[in-house]
Amino acid sequence: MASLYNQAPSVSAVFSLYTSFSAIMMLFRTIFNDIVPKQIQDHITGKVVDFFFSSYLPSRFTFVIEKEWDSVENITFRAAEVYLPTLLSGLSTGNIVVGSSNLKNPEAQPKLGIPIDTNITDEFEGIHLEWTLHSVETKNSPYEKRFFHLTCEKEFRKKIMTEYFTYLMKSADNILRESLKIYTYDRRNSCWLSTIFEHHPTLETLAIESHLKTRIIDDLDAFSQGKDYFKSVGRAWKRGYLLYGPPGTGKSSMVAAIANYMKYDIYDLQLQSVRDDGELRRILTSTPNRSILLIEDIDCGYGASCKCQTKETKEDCERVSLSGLLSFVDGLWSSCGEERIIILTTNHKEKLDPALLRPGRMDIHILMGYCTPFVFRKLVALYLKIDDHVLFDPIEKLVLKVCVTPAEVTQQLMVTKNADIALKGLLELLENKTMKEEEDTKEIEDGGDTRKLNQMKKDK
Ligand SMILES: Nc1ncnc2c1ncn2[C@@H]1O[C@H](COP(=O)(O)OP(=O)(O)OP(=O)(O)O)[C@@H](O)[C@H]1O
Repeated sequence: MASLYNQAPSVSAVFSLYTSFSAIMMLFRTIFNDIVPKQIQDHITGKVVDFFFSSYLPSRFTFVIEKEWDSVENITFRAAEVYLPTLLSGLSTGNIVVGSSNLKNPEAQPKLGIPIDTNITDEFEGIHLEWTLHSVETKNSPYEKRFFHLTCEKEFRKKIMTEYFTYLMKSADNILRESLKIYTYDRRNSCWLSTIFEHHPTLETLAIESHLKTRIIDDLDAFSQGKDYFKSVGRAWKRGYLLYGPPGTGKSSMVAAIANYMKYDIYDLQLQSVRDDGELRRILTSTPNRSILLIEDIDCGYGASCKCQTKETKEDCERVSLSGLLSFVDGLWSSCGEERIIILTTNHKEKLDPALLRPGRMDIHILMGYCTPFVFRKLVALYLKIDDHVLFDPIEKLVLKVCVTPAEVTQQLMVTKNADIALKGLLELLENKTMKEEEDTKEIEDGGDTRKLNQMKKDK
């Protein structure tokens, strides 16, 4: 112990060593600063730092992807939500999030959900990547903030930025095209909620007159290939359809057929549940490109026109104004996003404000009307798989005479697969309707109500 103590350097020796070392360092620093050019200085400093610290400092880089970007939905976040479930089946955690919203098919395999705070690994051109979904509570609506962390080695940061994110967007787009979704707006959490879109009508199976079908297909084709055209004429790449006609004439089926044809998701907005114009603007700007915005029953969705609410909720439904809606259709609609379709439906076109109908506002107005002989034959071919029958003739004569909707006809045709029984039932339905209409007409004629009489003729 004593010998060890004797070998220790004296305090004065340590002090003199320290002084010499400081002097050399100062001299070296002065020479380095005065003689070596600034760029070379930075380069050398960087190399020295890398050499000494690379094994100690974290070499990981994290991209933070929040749910909103510029106050609208962040499509990178959305793409991650769509893409990541494809990586989940190999997840080696002890639990996994599963669920389904498909009430029509309860036996279907549930879908995989993205678990919170769980690492999901991906591989991109040999680069190891880690995704994690985080969730934090907030004090104000929407009360929860979600964001993804995407982590990689620092050196791959640029490649991920330029190539991986493009790959992510393309992959998500491909997945979305395979399964269409319908979204409804969740006001409480200020977000769109999706379910798988299980509507099968297509423009082929929809019973509509051939000229109408051709017109719609031509218009949709021109629209989807029209990016340059729309740009060249200085118009936004958008299309607006107004579908009008009595209940059961196929307006919703037409929306589904258009969505299936275009492979666009549907964003179904209940205008009555929107608080005010500001909220409307926020909701509408959060719909993505290549989508259909659907507003059904537009005649009772805005302003004072809404008479269908109770006293307590009346205030709510008067908050979205017609001008708010129009400014979206004309202004905001034109200035944000592209390749979008807006579809408005109504059972009462005559109740709509003329401002909504003026030329240029909705590009095409489509009447979904009562059944015609052509529509009847198409429905029979679809439901009963026949193209001729002895009852066709009397049925077609009555179809021309009375107002019967395609929904009423399909209901009758679905009663049985036996064509004789189904068509007999339909004939009876039409005969009853004829009798009823004749009685009504007589009653109105006797009462002298010419306005009502004209309306009945017009309906037909
Ligand atoms: N043109 C049609 N071709 C084939 N089926 C049709 C057609 N029109 C209606 N149907 C059938 O009638 C049902 C109701 O139609 P749909 O909901 O599309 O009518 P709608 O006009 O949207 O009615 P509403 O105004 O009450 O919402 C559909 O499920 C479909 O089976």
